[in-house]
Amino acid sequence: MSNPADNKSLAELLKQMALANQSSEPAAVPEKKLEDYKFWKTQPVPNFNEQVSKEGPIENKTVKDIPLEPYPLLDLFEWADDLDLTRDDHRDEVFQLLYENYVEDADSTFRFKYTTEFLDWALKPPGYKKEWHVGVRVKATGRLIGFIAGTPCDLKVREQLVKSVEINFICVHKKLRSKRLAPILIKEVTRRVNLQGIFQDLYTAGVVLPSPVSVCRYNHRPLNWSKLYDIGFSYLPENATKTQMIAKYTLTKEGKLNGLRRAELKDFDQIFALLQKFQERYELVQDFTRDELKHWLFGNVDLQDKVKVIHTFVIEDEAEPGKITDFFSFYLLPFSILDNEEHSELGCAYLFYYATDCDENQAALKRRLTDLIGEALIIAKSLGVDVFNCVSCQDNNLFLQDLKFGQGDGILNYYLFNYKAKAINGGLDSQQKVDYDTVSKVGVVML
Ligand SMILES: CCCCCCCCCCCCCC(=O)SCCNC(=O)CCNC(=O)[C@H](O)C(C)(C)COP(=O)(O)OP(=O)(O)OC[C@H]1O[C@@H](n2cnc3c(N)ncnc32)[C@H](O)[C@@H]1OP(=O)(O)O
Repeated sequence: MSNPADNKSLAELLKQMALANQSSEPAAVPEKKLEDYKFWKTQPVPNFNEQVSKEGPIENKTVKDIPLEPYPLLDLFEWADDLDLTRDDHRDEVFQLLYENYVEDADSTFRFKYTTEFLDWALKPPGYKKEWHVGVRVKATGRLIGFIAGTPCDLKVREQLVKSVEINFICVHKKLRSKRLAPILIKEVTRRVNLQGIFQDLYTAGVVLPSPVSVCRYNHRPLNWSKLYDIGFSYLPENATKTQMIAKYTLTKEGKLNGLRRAELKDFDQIFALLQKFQERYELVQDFTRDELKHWLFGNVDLQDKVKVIHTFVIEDEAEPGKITDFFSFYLLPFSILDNEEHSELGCAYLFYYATDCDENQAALKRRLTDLIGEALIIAKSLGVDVFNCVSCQDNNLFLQDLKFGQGDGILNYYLFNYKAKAINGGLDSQQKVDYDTVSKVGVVML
């Protein structure tokens, strides 16, 4: 989209709420210095603008160095050591905490509509550890007021394989903010991960911390402009009419690509091979095991399409039946809309992994990806999605403009814990705007 202003309010909303993970602050120009970060200056993270000559761990510890006892909490609180996300009641507690506190919407008008299916998919990939779902309860009432989650996530940083986890979903109850609970949650999850012999971590945040290895920007493609307008997400640019806006974002009912169908488990080997090959172009990728990728792309295959979280599609070569040439995937995480008589839910899709065997040249790749993700938009629309989001990672910059994605205000900073690496291109220019003439070197997609 050439003029992103027409869905600025949507971008702002997603920035504020959608991932509680975004911020409009420019990440490259930190307002604070490392010394100003009372907690982070004590952690093995690189300084801002540090020149990295040799990539690798910052400190070297072994399991023997790690305390066996949990970090002490104020007497009011206790670690939720029983937290077990296979239990419905415990999943409900995490759901409640996130539902009420993860989202930062001043008017409490919009809330993440986490489902059991979403939490299962996001928090319980193969090899997940119950003890990496770290909770804090109020001793007197048993109420869960803090949470942070680690999930297995080995990485490849340039040529180096890095045994690692991903940390996400840190949340402290609104009434208990600014009381330094977050650093304790972080230290405790670090301790528990370290005890398994893992000393590195990938995480993303909207806030600027010392020190991002990469920075990406959010992009939003309205699929149901009139609904976004009705609920105050999108506004009407001065020189346009509603009809023009609706027309601008109207998609064809059918895509262009032959051989498109939902991915099936029998396609998995080819999908795995395609992704591995395609991701060789990036400098930061997740080093998936087969089971992990199966989980992330298929989730629970028995679920009905309506409640599926992750949707994966393939292109089967018509000339060579059974041969998969491309795949793409996206996940759904809707919002509840409160206090609106007409609309109760906002459907949001997030682009996930994709790959193609098209490797002729950049122009052909651009055409192919535009067609592929164009199909994703049409399918998402048919599933009731109102807005389709992605960041400037992978090769997304190649199709954003042609597919009418608007550049959002939200920035996503990528961090590596206890690992120094040279900066990795997140697809932005020096002003942190999407650079449509280049592609990022970030291949990993974060929830
Ligand atoms: C090897 C294994 C390693 C594993 C761990 C690796 C690291 C993982 C790191 C976690 C990756 C998580 C990825 C995601 O989940 S990103 C999603 C973040 N979650 C939300 O935005 C939900 C709504 N917000 C909240 O629940 C609270 O505001 C949170 C919990 C975010 C902070 O609570 P609170 O507002 O009550 O503050 P405090 O007084 O307790 O603590 C203040 C300290 O916390 C630093 N802070 C603030 N926000 C973040 C943030 N998003 N990542 C890291 N640090 C953050 C802040 O700079 C300050 O430190 P310093 O400035 O003094 O130094």
